[in-house]
Amino acid sequence: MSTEMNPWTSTDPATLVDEVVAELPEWLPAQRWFGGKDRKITGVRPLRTTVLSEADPVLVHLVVEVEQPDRHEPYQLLVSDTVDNHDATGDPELAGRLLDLVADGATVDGLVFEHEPDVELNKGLRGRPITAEQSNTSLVFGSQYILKLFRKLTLGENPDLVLQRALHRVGCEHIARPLGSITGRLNGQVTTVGMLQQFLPDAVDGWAMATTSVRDLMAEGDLHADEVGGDFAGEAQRLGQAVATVHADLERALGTQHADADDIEKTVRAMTARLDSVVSAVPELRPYVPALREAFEAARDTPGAIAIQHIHGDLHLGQVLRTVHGWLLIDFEGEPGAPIAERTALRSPLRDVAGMLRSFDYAAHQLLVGQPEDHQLAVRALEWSRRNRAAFTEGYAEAASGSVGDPRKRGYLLRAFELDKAVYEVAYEYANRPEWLTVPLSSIARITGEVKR
Ligand SMILES: Nc1ncnc2c1ncn2[C@@H]1O[C@H](COP(=O)(O)OP(=O)(O)O)[C@@H](O)[C@H]1O
Ligand SMILES: O=P(O)(O)O[C@H]1O[C@H](CO)[C@@H](O[C@H]2O[C@H](CO)[C@@H](O)[C@H](O)[C@H]2O)[C@H](O)[C@H]1O
Repeated sequence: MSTEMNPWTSTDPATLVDEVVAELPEWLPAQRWFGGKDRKITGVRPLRTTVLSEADPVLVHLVVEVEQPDRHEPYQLLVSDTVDNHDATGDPELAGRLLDLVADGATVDGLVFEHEPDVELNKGLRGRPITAEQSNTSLVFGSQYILKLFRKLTLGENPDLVLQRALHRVGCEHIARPLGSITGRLNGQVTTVGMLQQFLPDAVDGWAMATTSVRDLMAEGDLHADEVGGDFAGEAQRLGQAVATVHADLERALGTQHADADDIEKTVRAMTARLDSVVSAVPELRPYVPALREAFEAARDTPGAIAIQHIHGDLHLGQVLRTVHGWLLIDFEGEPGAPIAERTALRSPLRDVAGMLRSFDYAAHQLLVGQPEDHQLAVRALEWSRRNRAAFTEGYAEAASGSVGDPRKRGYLLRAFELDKAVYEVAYEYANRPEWLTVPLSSIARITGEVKR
């Protein structure tokens, strides 16, 4: 990037940080990964500054606290005097320095760059940011490594790293191998700021595959889902098997417990509380409130013991990658908006099953968003969704060797979790993609309609 365009007058790290911080209130809201776009920024202050290079060019790892009326949250940045937009993650050479530090196992002013035991990394690779719509920033090095820099920092070890390390230890075949990490102390706690993993260059994400299959079906007005070339049911079944295997691996690695009456009560209360909070912001949800409450209450009637363990927490088709060797799960961070205590709590694996079932419904219906009503296409969408949801659940039941068993035998609980996820999606779409709000709303109408019958 040309230095002529560079507005920074500084050539020393401290002045650069002052200049950058002064501009952040204006710059942050325009970033995809910034989670506080709905509120005004009242202040930004540096929390932790680590000078990775003093000069030629200056490179600084910066953690700032972003102050908003009801919250103070830490965000991570990488800044240099050679880039004009505050963000050195877009510069391949500078990004490459992070990889080299991880490869060297370096510690710079308390910022610890580590590779996993038995891992030797290649140095000197350039890093390019991936273009996906993301909550964080991921840099790809050659076709070998991917480094995720968590943007909004969660104090403590990030569940993404903790869970994938645990899975790797028990030989899980459905994750990308963890290769390294970057950690620093924040408010006295060792906090994960980056995670390096094996990059799968041949990977295609499940959302892209599923929506291509739906498009094929829509283009063939007279054929059924099982008659079109792009039928996804075989993949959906294998995906179900992969998810069940990951749950069994998480159970092996980190254990399981039985939920007691108190846990179930808390779960029901949390689902109801989320409903109350979302309905106050999105009045379109109001007609479904009685049926939703009833479905949440019915979760108490689930027969038999309910197993709880560590789970993925935000599983959907965009979080699974199909490689030549099978399906992988990525991004074990949980729902980006949820508090860390909720994201790290032991929960029923059926929540992940419910998340994926919701995703099949999304994939089926997203092509109809904003289109004139077409009965034929609506029937096709429902058919695709039912076929693939059934195949996924079948695959899950086949491979469920842990304490979860066959999700189809847990109808009340699964329905409650699916509706709870749909309520979350209503809030998510309202805040991020209002034109998609109809997708979860129409699912809620359909599922609660089925409950009444
Ligand atoms: N190991 C990997 N190999 C190939 N692509 C990956 C890998 N990990 C992530 N990706 C790509 O990066 C995208 C974002 O990754 P993700 O972990 O979901 O980030 P975020 O937490 O920012 O949502 C994924 O949708 C996928 O396309
Ligand atoms: O991938 P993230 O961890 O950022 O998850 C958030 O964004 C997702 C959208 O990208 C959102 O997922 C919803 O839309 C998906 C299609 O784009 C669909 O596959 C999911 O089923 C649906 O929930 C996710 O809820 C949100 O947490």
